[in-house]
Amino acid sequence: MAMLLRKVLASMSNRSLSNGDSSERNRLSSSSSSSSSLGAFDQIPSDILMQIVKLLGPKEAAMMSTVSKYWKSLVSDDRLWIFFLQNDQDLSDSVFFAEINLRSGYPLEAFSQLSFMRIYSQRMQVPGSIIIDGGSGYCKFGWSKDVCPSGRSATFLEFGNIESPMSSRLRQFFSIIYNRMQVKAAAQPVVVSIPILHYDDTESAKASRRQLKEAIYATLFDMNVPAACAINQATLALYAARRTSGIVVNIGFQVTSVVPILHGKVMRKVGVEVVGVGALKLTGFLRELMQQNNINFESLYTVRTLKENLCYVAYDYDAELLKHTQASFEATAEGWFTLSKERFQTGEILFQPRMAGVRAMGLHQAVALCMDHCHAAELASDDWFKTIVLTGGTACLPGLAVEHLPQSLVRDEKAVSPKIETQPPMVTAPIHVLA
Ligand SMILES: Nc1ncnc2c1ncn2[C@@H]1O[C@H](COP(=O)(O)OP(=O)(O)OP(=O)(O)O)[C@@H](O)[C@H]1O
Repeated sequence: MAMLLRKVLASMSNRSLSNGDSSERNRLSSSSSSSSSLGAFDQIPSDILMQIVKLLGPKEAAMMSTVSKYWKSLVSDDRLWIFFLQNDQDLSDSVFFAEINLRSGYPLEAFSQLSFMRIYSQRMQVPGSIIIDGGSGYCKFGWSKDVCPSGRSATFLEFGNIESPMSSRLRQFFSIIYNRMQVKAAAQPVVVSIPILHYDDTESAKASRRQLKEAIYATLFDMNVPAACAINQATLALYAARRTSGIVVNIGFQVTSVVPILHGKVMRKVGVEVVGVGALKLTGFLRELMQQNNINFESLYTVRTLKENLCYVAYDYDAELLKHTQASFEATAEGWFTLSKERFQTGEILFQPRMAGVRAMGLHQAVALCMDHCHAAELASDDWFKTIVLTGGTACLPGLAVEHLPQSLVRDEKAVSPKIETQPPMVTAPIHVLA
């Protein structure tokens, strides 16, 4: 094997040396194309040659493609570059998902003619993107290659003077993020997620969505970003879960939205269900419970911290009430807090909003209703709406995805249990969608 490798490398360098000599190059190219010859390597089966090229690596394989037509066709094999992508990059499955499912843009089509050799070279040129999740409560930003956001800021809806034009508020917002990330706008592609506002299918709602998107693009391109993609949070969360169809349950800051998406497009005609319970309601409800139990705290931030560290969703609420569920957490500068029933009562308002004085259906009912609407709409023959993606910071509550929703959603014995995925508060998969 070592000898073969040496021969390949020697062959490579000979060819490289002769690169400047056009007559030699022509001779090689015409002889190889006419005879399909690999010279000294003719006797080696192509699968063995492929193994050798795999050992040599992507750089050498790319160089080999310049040697002759035969070598070019050999090293252009998609399987070789899939191998390199899988071995060279951390999250290659995301890469494939982006290239295969998203590259052509909406409407999503089957994989087009782009070779994996080209995909590989493009990946090398653009190793990552900036992701800005413009949530309605918090904005999270970071790098597509990282598993969590690198920072937070106020959301762009709150930026700048409310009386100043949207474009200058957006510019201020993006400039602050680029500053904090210590990166030049012109250096990186950017993906911006837009809060799921204006759910309706009316002309004015469509116009508002379009205007916001256009303002984001205009601002970013004015700042010389090389490529930008502005996309709604729900669709981006679905893509991050490596799906293009399904129901996204976004437990947002103020409200929870249940969004049916087919082939990357929000099915507004089917209907987006909105439940008036969001993260802020949970924090407020925990604060009330703590006050009722004479547990003192300094700020809502402390309550939020306790929610994030002690709360969970009970599989069976009534059974949980009979259990010993006491647990403690030390909040910075405030000391130890002990909670018991509050730990699962807080999350329970997602399923029983009336506990918090909200007249709305439970999350499980909203999802079941959305599934019914999808079923009735008969948009596609498959079970596209049985994939549920949970997203938003609150979706991290332990017990929510694993135990509670699937049970609540099984509608009859024949119904296939939906597949539930969760997404962390910020989309973390490296989806490199270039405009
Ligand atoms: N591990 C956790 N457990 C419970 N709650 C959490 C956890 N992590 C974050 N949260 C909560 O998520 C909330 C913020 O959610 P998120 O960042 O998804 O909102 P947003 O993106 O601004 O909302 P929207 O989707 O409406 O735009 C906060 O109230 C925070 O306490």
